[in-house]
Amino acid sequence: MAQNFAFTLNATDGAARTGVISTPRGEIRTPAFMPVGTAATVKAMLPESVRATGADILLGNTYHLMLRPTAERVARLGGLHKFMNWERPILTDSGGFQVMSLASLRKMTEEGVTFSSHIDGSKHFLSPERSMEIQRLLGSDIVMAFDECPALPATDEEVARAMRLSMRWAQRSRDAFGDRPGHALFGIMQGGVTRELREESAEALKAIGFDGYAIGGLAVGEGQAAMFGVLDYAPGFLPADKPRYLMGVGKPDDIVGAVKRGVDMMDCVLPSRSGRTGQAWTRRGQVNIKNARHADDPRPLDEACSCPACTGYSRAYLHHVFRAGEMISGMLLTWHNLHYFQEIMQGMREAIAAGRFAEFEAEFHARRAEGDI
Ligand SMILES: CC1(C)O[C@@H]2[C@@H](CO[C@@]3(CNc4nc5cc6c(=O)[nH]c(N)nc6cc5[nH]4)OC(C)(C)O[C@@H]23)O1
Ligand SMILES: [Zn+2]
Repeated sequence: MAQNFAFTLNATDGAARTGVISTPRGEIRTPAFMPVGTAATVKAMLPESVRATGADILLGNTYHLMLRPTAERVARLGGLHKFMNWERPILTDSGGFQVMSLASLRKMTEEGVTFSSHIDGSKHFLSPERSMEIQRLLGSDIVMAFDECPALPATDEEVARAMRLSMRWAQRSRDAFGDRPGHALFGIMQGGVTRELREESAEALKAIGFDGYAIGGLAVGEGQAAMFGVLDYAPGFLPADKPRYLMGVGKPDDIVGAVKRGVDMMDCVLPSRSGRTGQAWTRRGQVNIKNARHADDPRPLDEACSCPACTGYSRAYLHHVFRAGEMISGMLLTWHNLHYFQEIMQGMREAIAAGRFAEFEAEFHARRAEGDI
């Protein structure tokens, strides 16, 4: 195991890259997809099952864990890895974004944000300093700077204001994080869909200096075309020798398009959240297993998939347990979706290493056109 945090680029193919992030808790193969474990669990999955899908790292949330069970309690119990029985790397988001999307009665100043918990209405405060303290108490390996992601729709002035505040908070995050060998602090680029603001944000972050750089402020309803428009230039504003993390993305075709444009890491609730609602993602497109047409179908969800749902059960069974509201329904489909997302990542890592990313991308889209799923 590495003593420190290091990123090694192994191959590139156009703007796409593949490499390895070494950490004291293990290696992260990039491009990497991080399953979301918001409240110290990837919903409906045991940690060993998450590992079996191919995940090297998972994501936790400062906002949720500070409210329940609190970071201090997790620290008293040995930290988040021990608490949730996941000894590999964990990245935690810094809380600002979740406050804006979940909390009520929010008041934001230069100092930070006061808000009322969406769970019990209790009062809380988050700032760069408090967010760094919470993420240290949790023991996460990759810590995210505390930022403000403006809610859409936002005027250029609002996007510029939020970006510049986030850059001042990035400096405070860096100062509060201190020097923690083996732990990484990632800065977060803001700037909406405005190239000049994105460039200003990247320059500010590089001047502060981070172990990795996230592209924030996307996957907030702007749509794929606008997101790809930003990704056509934003990764190139960031240091080539550090990991680039696109936050909150996304559907399989978003993920392939982001890696094509130079993104190394992503996270999204999609595979787990949609798995619990009966939405399966497969190499040939989406399957809503609750649809009546699956009621008598003896075939697996995806004949070519080696996951437990596809090797052990029929569509008819999956249809039945979803209709009956049985717990195994969400377990099986979450496992399948996470397995499929990791299969896409492994396919891209191999394709980039072999200089065949264009062929991978063409095959990925062609298969999905087949329909009849
Ligand atoms: C795609 C999908 C399925 O993911 C769902 C839902 C709506 O989008 C998501 C995912 N998008 C997303 N963008 C982000 C931007 C930032 C950011 O700028 N800063 C920080 N610190 N964290 C971020 C986390 C982010 N998550 O955001 C919430 C609201 C968490 O639910 C997620 O649609
Ligand atoms: Zn499967």
